[in-house]
Amino acid sequence: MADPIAEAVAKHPPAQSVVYSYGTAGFRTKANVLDSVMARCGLVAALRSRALKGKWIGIMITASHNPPEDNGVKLVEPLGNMLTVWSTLLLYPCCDVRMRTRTNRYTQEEWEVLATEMANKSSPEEVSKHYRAIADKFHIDLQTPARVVIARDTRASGARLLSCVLNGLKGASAEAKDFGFLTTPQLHYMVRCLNTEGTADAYGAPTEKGYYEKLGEAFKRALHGKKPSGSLTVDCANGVGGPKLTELIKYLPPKGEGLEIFVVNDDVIKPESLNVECGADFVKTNQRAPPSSKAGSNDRCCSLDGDADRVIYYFKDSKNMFHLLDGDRIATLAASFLGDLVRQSGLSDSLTLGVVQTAYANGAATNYVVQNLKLKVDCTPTGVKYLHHAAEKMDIGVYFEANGHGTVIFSIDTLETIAKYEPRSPAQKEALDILRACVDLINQAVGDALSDMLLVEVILAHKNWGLQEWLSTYDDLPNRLLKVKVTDRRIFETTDAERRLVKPKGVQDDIDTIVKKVRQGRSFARASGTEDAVRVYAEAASRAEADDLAQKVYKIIETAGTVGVA
Ligand SMILES: CC(=O)N[C@H]1[C@@H](OP(=O)(O)O)O[C@H](CO)[C@@H](O)[C@@H]1O
Ligand SMILES: [Mg+2]
Repeated sequence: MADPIAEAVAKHPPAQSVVYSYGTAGFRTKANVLDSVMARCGLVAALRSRALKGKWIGIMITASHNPPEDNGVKLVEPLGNMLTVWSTLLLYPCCDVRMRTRTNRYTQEEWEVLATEMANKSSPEEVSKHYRAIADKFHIDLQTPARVVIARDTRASGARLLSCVLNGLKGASAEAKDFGFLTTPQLHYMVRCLNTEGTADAYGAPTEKGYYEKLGEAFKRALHGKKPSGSLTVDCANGVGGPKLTELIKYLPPKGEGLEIFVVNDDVIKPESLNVECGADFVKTNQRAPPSSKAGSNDRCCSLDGDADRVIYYFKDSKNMFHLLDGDRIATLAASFLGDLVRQSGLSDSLTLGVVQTAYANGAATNYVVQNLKLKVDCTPTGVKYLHHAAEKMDIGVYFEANGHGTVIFSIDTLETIAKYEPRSPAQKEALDILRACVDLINQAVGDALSDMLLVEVILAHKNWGLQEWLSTYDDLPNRLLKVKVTDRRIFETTDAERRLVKPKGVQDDIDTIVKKVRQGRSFARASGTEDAVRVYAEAASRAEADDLAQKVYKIIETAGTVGVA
C-alpha cells in the first residue's frame, strides 16, 4: 500500500553523516544539507497542528544573521511563540488562549526532541514509523485537518528548501499557506493573527497590509503629537527587512510631519551580499559601522539582521568615535519609558514591570536596571524562547538579548487592566493613551526589528532625546566576545543560566582565578547553539583589561577543548 509520508521523504534523502539538532533557533546549518530536514519539519508541523485541532503552525525558513550559504528552519507556535511551550498546549489543547498563557506547566522542549529525532531518521520508512509513533504517543487523530503557514527570507536556497517543506506537508495532507518573503516577526504575526481571528484576542489582519497598517497606526498614536527629530538611516543587512521596511514607510506619517527614514543595504537582488560587511551582527561583533556607511557625525543609524528580528542603534560623535546602543540599551530605554507611563496613568499599584536579560547583558546595564530603575532583573540562558518565557511570568516583561533580539510582552491580565482602566485626570488619560498605543506598536509574538525601531523612535521623540542623551544614561563596561574553535563543543556544559561551566572539570576554577584579578571583571564561556564554536565573553573596567581577560579565557577554553590533537 502506498505510504505518502515515506514517498514524500524519499524525494529528499538526508546528507551523509550529518547529525541534525534543533538548536537555539531551530535547525540551522549549510543550506545544501537541509533538504531532508525541511521535508521532515513539514511533517512535524502537520502533526503539531493536528494535535491542536487544526490550529495554524508557522514554518520560517531563515538563517538570520548567518552567512548567505547557510539556511535554517524554525517552527512557530499558534500564538507566534517558539517551540518550547508546545507541551503546555498539548496538556491543555482545548483551553482558550487566556488559560494557556496563565498555565506554566510544561516539560521543556519535548517537541524539539521529536523534531530532532525526525530529522535524524535514516530511511523514509523509519520517518513514517516515527510520524505514526508521535501520533500514537500524543493521541493525535491523523484525520484532523492540519494547517501550516510558511515564509522565507531572501537567501538563494530559500525557494528550493520551500519546495521540500511543501512536499513534506503534501505527504502529510496538510493545508499550506505560503506567504513568500516575510521577515521572521511578520511570519510570527501572521500565525498569531490566523489563530486569533474572530476571537476576543484578535491580533490583527493576517496580511502584510494588515501588519503595516497596525504598526503605522499605532506609531502615529504613540507619538501623540510629538515629532521625531532628524532622520534615521536603517542598514537592512541586504536582507528581507529592506523591501519590507520600504513598504512599511508608506504607512508612516509623511516625512514632513514624522520621521525621515533612509533605507540602506537593501540589495536583495544579490543574495550573496546578505549580512556581508553590514547588518546588526556585523556592527555588534565588530563594534563599528558597516564600511559602506556614509553617515555623518551624530547621525542616527540602526542595523537590522538578515531576517529583521533584531535591531541595534549607533552613531559617530563629533570626534568620529563610534558608539553602540544595543539590545541592553533598548531594554533600559523601553523599561524606563513604560515604567513612567504606568506610573503616570495611575496603574503602578496594579502592575509591575520586569526586565529579562542573558549573561551577555553588559554588567552596567544590569546595574542600571536594578539601581536606577529599581526593577527586577531575571537572567535566562541564551535564545529568545527562554527570555520570552521568563517575561511571560511578569505583568509587563521587557526582554532583550544584548545583540538586539527582543520585545516587551504584556500578560493577558495586564492587557485587561490597561484596557478597562478609567483615568482620573487628563494627565492620566494622556499617559494611558500612549501606553495603549505602545501595546499595539510592540509585536507581542516575538522580537521585531521594525516594531522595536518604531518604539525607540517614539520614546526618543517623547523624551526629546538624541542618541547622545540616550547613551549618557549609563556607561557600558568595555567588553569582548570571542569564538573558540574546539574539537567537540558538546563537552562544555553549563549551569546558572550558562554563566558557569560544570564540565570539563576544573575549567571554571581556572576562569574564576583569572577573573578575580580584574577590576569589575566578569567572564564566561558556553557552547554556541547555532555555530560550531564555544563563545567567550569578558567585560572589565577598561578596554585593555576586557581584551586581556577575554584572551586569557580564550586560551583556557582552547586548551580544554583541543582533545586528541597532537
Ligand atoms: C551571543 C549571541 O549573540 N548569541 C546568539 C546566537 O546564539 P548562540 O547559541 O550563541 O550561537 O544566535 C541566537 C539565534 O539567532 C541568538 O538568539 C543568540 O543571542
Ligand atoms: Mg535574526
